[in-house]
Amino acid sequence: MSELVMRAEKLDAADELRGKRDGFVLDEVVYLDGNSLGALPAVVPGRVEDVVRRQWGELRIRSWEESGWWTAPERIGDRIAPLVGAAPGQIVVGDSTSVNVFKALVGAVRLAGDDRDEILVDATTFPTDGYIAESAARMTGRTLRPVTPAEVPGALSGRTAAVLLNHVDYRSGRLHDLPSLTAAVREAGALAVWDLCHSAGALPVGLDEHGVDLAVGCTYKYLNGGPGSPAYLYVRRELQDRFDSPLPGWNSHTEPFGMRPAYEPASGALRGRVGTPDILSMLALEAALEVWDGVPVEGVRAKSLALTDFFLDCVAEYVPEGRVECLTPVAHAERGSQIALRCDDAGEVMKRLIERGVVGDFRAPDVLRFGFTPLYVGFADVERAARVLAETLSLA
Ligand SMILES: Cc1ncc(COP(=O)(O)O)c(C=O)c1O
Ligand SMILES: Nc1c(O)cccc1C(=O)C[C@H](N)C(=O)O
Repeated sequence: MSELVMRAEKLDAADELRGKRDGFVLDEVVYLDGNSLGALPAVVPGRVEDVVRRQWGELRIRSWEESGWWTAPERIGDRIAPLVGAAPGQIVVGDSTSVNVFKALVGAVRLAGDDRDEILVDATTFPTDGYIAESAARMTGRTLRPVTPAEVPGALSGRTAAVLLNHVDYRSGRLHDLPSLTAAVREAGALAVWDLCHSAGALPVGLDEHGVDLAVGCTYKYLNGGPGSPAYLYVRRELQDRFDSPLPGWNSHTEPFGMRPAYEPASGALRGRVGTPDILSMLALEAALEVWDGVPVEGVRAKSLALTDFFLDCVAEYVPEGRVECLTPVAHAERGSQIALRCDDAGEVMKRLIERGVVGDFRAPDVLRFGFTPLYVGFADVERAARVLAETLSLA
């Protein structure tokens, strides 16, 4: 038995999260794509069946009250809150990440005031954030300035209204310094808006602790909510009374069933709601979040780093030098829960890896991405993935 196989056995035996894998529907495939679509938690199908057959099929309209449908966005927001370091009452679930980026960014610009005419956006961002920032800037009459996260402190000025940043870069897996960037943005009198898609559920975020103003994130990656599950919006408590949503739907009216022509916003986090919540997806997400019962995010982070460290060791041992280039920082403080490897024929390599039961993904033009979800990925999986990668590369 090779030294790495023995190490994997030892690490798996000592892994306190090991039993969590049984809470998911998985097969013999090594699933390293939970940073795109999390695996299915075993409780979800039964819950969805109940929501459809009993809550919808039998209770019908009564379920808005009796099954807690109406209050689901804020209730599930409070379930996500501890995972991102937020006290209750600051997160609502609903709509897509893209829509919430729009609400958060336009809301931030409005909070910043009329004398601030510039929006900074992460130049390396996942495209949707960039597109929406461009539209938000056009609609609010601000100038959009794309800068890398490292350039943000130097780019801030009295003109800056808001800064839209990613906690973890979707392509490289680089973890940005949320505490110090948020502090710099706030010091400049601007508002910090963070996209947590690639960090929530993988590492501690500390929204309240670090004074983040607004944040958004999806729930289908490390939170395992399912394809297209609703996203969330965090608005820091002290800003909520002044938060002026650009999408003021009837669900965030102070008296939704008053059916009044004039909009009067509700107080609190539910000011971020818009229209009728997507109940089926939302309640699937609520069930999926049960896998987090009793799981501290700090423990998840420790395992995530151990998994990615071990993967890097296995790649260094198995893959011929120079065949791949690691784009993910080695320093723990700069690493999310994925490893991105650059290689020339990445698209073809990923296709072959998937055929051989190791599922990661390919991001154009030349990146192999491997996401490590600590709740269901083990160290033996990691060793196998690196070994199959090396074999695939030597055949390519
Ligand atoms: C950083 C980031 N933001 C946003 C999105 C997507 O937004 P949406 O959920 O609206 O598709 C993704 C991935 O899909 C992402 O990686
Ligand atoms: N949201 C996705 C989808 O609807 C289809 C396929 C992939 C996705 C993703 O989540 C992509 C992902 N944000 C990424 O980091 O590339």
